[in-house]
Amino acid sequence: MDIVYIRDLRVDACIGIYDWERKIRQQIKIDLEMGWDNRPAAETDDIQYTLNYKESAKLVAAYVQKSEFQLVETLAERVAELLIKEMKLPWVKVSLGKPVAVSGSQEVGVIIERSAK
Ligand SMILES: Nc1nc2c(c(=O)[nH]1)N=C([C@H](O)[C@@H](O)CO)CN2
Repeated sequence: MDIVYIRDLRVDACIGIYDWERKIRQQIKIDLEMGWDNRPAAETDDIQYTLNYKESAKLVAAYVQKSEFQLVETLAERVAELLIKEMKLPWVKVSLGKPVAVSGSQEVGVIIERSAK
């Protein structure tokens, strides 16, 4: 399987378990690896056969921006479900982190891989 990727997509969202986190918006950093067969696009040089990374990024950013989950686990799971359903992906790897959540660290978060059922 080939991969179409998006790295370092930054979106502000309401996320966290603490009271103070419910009152602010924090930056979320998202890396995506999305399974796709790139050969039809390469053979035809036609955007219609691609997994369009611009459309995928817009879809994820719009969703994350409106989300209000407590855990990064929940948000990552929902992003994976959204991409599998809307972009018809066979497989996706979602890395989702909070860059400023834990002092002394560069970033904390989760990495999940999910397949279409
Ligand atoms: N595995 C997780 N651990 C923690 C989470 C989380 O979403 N998943 N969240 C927090 C707090 O919201 C934290 O980010 C505030 O600094 C703590 N641990």
